[in-house]
Amino acid sequence: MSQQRHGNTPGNAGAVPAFPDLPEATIARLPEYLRALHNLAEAGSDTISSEGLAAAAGVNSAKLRKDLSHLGSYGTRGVGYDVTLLIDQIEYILGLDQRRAVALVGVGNLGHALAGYDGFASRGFRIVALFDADLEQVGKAINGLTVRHVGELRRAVVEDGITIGVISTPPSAAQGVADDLVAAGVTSILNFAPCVLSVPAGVDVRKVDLAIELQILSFHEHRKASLTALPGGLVGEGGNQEAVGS
Ligand SMILES: NC(=O)c1ccc[n+]([C@@H]2O[C@H](COP(=O)([O-])OP(=O)(O)OC[C@H]3O[C@@H](n4cnc5c(N)ncnc54)[C@H](O)[C@@H]3O)[C@@H](O)[C@H]2O)c1
Repeated sequence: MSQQRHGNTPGNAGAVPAFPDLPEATIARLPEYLRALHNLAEAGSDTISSEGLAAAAGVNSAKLRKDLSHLGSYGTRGVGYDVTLLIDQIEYILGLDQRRAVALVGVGNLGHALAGYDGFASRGFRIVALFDADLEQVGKAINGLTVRHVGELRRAVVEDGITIGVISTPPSAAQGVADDLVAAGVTSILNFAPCVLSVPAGVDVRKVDLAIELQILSFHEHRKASLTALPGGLVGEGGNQEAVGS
């Protein structure tokens, strides 16, 4: 996943004296730690060592300790990190305690699958509104929501308190949809359409493109094939694990 940054990140969030200025790479890893911590909590673990959490999150433990030190979380020597406390801290920093309202625009193949996925709620988000331009789609019910015409977008953003917009329209329509979302007051956009969006300062855009991830894996396949062809081959090479979005 890639990100377009426009303008400043939000300032002081209130409960901490100064909102920590986190490196982007740390922000990208926090959701991995959170997912691992939730799994540990469900399995009944109260505490976890940095090595244990690093292994569960698929990162190196020195990197994890550095990341968590940005949150003021150092763990206790010989005991590790308090799982519940760390979940609360990471959820607070990511703003997930606010259960943000999300609008999804473009309810075709991809949008339909996203709208039908139940897993977002447990990760801190509510998809509260679905929009499409096609009258064939308007009125359909998906996961308890009725698809509305995109012409209602601006009013719904205000009425439903929507802060994040997901675009799953064809690329030709994505810029217009982004403009409408921004005009309505949305300041964060997740774009699945394979195009670059132009947005004003203060609006954050993240782009998801599985084809790019596959192209990167294709590069690694290509590289491995060329190394195997050399004398000595791939001996000693470690695996390479990156989450989509890192
Ligand atoms: N990021 C990824 O990994 C990934 C994977 C698959 C598809 N995609 C992209 O996601 C997008 C959707 O793909 P799909 O297969 O679901 O396409 P689709 O044609 O099935 O769905 C697109 C939907 O957008 C609607 N739409 C068109 N213009 C609109 C507008 N102005 N406002 C609101 N809705 C509008 C259409 O009516 C349709 O329902 C495409 O841009 C595609 O390239 C991305």
